[in-house]
Amino acid sequence: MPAIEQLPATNRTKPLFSPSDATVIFVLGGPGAGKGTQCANLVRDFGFKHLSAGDLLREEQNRKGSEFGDMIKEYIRNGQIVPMEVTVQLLENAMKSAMDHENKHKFLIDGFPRKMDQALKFEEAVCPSAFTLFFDCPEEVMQQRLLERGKTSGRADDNEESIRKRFKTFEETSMPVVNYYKEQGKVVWVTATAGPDEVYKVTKEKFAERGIVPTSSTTVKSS
Ligand SMILES: Nc1ncnc2c1ncn2[C@@H]1O[C@H](COP(=O)(O)OP(=O)(O)O)[C@@H](O)[C@H]1O
Ligand SMILES: O=c1ccn([C@@H]2O[C@H](COP(=O)(O)OP(=O)(O)O)[C@@H](O)[C@H]2O)c(=O)[nH]1
Ligand SMILES: [Mg+2]
Repeated sequence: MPAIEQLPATNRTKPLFSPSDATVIFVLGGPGAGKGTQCANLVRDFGFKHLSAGDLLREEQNRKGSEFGDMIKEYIRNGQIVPMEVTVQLLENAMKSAMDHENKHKFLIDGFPRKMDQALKFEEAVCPSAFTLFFDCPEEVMQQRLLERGKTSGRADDNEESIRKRFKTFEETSMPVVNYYKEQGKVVWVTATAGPDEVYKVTKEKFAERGIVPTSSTTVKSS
């Protein structure tokens, strides 16, 4: 990728895609709330393309020759938000690729936007969002889940110290984004304390209220 100030999305002031080109649903929730888990369910049943901002950043961090690798690594370990230019560009690139090569136009953008500047920049330069799906979960529950995940995830931020920092960033920096969209009536709010199946059941009910129904149930099976 070019230098940060030369990234195409950084310098664009009209969205590349309109809501008729692409449906964008932001998926937010504290670390360990179950965003990734529920996105996998929604992908299976609704045909969404799942784009995890965290996964894209980790991929870029590990890409040979990336000029942003070291920076990303430090931000993630400290539970801080990587400068928005990088994340917005990675998301734009991934959306373009899914539209061009997989004919996918409905996106779950997981773990983004986590800061107001990202929310505003993405909607200004890439695509306006349809709504935000928010998973609400108490910290003690999220911490338990993350420590459990940390046993096998290999993630540099699934340890007690990083988790503490991520919770702080979530409260101070990411909750304002959720509240910003909530004030606009654009948040689907799901309590995520119960097990994955129950949380998914509620999510599907709330999607149905918005007229969003599974695609797999209408798929005609070939014999
Ligand atoms: N509703 C749930 N109840 C219990 N454990 C869950 C639930 N949802 C997810 N998990 C587990 O908690 C951990 C964090 O879930 P994940 O989907 O990765 O969350 P996030 O992407 O929000 O950080 C994973 O190990 C996952 O298997
Ligand atoms: O828009 C984003 C999304 C993620 N991150 C970084 O990536 C980390 C991991 O994000 P991910 O969504 O993978 O974590 P999760 O919430 O799923 O545990 C975060 O703590 C941030 O440091 C970021 O900087 N910007
Ligand atoms: Mg995740």
